Amino acid sequence: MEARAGANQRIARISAHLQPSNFQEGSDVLLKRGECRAKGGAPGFKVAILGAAGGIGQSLSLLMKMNPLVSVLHLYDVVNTPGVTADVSHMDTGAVVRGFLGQQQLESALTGMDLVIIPAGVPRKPGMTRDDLFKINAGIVRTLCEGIAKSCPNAIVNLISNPVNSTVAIAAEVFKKAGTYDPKRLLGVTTLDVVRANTFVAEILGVDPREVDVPVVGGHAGVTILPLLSQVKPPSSFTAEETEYLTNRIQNGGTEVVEAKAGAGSATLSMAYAAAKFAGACLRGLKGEAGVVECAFVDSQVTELPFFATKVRLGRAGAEEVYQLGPLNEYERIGLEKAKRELAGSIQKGVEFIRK
Ligand SMILES: NC(=O)c1ccc[n+]([C@@H]2O[C@H](COP(=O)([O-])OP(=O)(O)OC[C@H]3O[C@@H](n4cnc5c(N)ncnc54)[C@H](O)[C@@H]3O)[C@@H](O)[C@H]2O)c1
Ligand SMILES: O=C(O)C[C@H](O)C(=O)O
Repeated sequence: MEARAGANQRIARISAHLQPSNFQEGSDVLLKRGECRAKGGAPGFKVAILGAAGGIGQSLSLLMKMNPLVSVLHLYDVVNTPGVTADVSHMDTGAVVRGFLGQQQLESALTGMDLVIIPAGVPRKPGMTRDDLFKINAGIVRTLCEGIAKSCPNAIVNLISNPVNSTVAIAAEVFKKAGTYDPKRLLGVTTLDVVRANTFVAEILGVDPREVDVPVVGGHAGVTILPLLSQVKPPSSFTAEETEYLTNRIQNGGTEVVEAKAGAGSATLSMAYAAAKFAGACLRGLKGEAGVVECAFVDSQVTELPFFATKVRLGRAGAEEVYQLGPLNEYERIGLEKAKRELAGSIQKGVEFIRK
């Protein structure tokens, strides 16, 4: 009799939390629901996704909920998080899911996080460059990074919002201003360039893409995306025509998707896959796994520029080691000079946005 009363009480409490009318801007209904489930949650890292209701954010939320290293998953957006959170929270994996809606809940979304992934912001339409997104996305990234500096200054940050070549500099300036900047913990996500490069090179070589590793350095826009085909693993040689075709296709992979989607946005599914792969590598590094190496756009002394993408070794402190470029051929040396010229302006634009 008593046991039944206890069970009824538990059911009544959960049902009340699930009423959609209870999840309003400023409410913490799903936060309470998450806490309710946390009792049975798995040990692991706390991860927040900012922009979780978007094209990338939704698939990324699904993939992070599947990662066994995640114990708590916070989904934050300015719209639609109740639905996404309810949906993802039904997956029978270990991570406890909590939803946060609107800026009043940013602080709760971020407090205690080990890793924050940011796919918030507008995507391109055909005819636009990534830099055309600066006007809107720069302000979004600034606000979110101010929240991180305040609520989880020690978190690793994976920045996806475009233009990455500028938004990473914006984030760094915000953290410097707040006195929380640690260059090892801020990583611009360029994994999609590597994922594309592996796929396109594998097509040419006629092998499984999982067997291919192409370092992609520089940045994440047009000519700043520089695949080092001379360093492909397994060692492979390409004709001049193949090198030209592959470099162009990798540099324009984003535009290929934007045009195919014809106004409905940019890469979301392959990007969510790439972001989950990169975030998973960051978590393995945080856990202390040895030899975790990925390309990322980070604070760097590899060139004269303050930020540059190369391979980095991920560890407990974030990007613990930034690798040098290695030997380049003539084609890559020319590409590097072009990439650096464009990158310098994009980085400076981000710095000035905060310092102005
Ligand atoms: N780094 C990369 O390789 C890469 C790849 C693909 C896309 N992107 C970029 O990622 C971003 C998101 O792309 P998408 O296709 O998911 O766009 P989307 O429009 O589908 O989703 C963006 C989400 O961000 C949310 N958002 C807007 N302002 C916000 C704020 N202040 N706080 C929190 N959330 C906010 C929106 O509500 C929306 O849900 C774009 O800037 C895009 O260019 C980067
Ligand atoms: O191309 C875009 O605008 C999105 C993203 O940067 C990509 O490379 O797919």
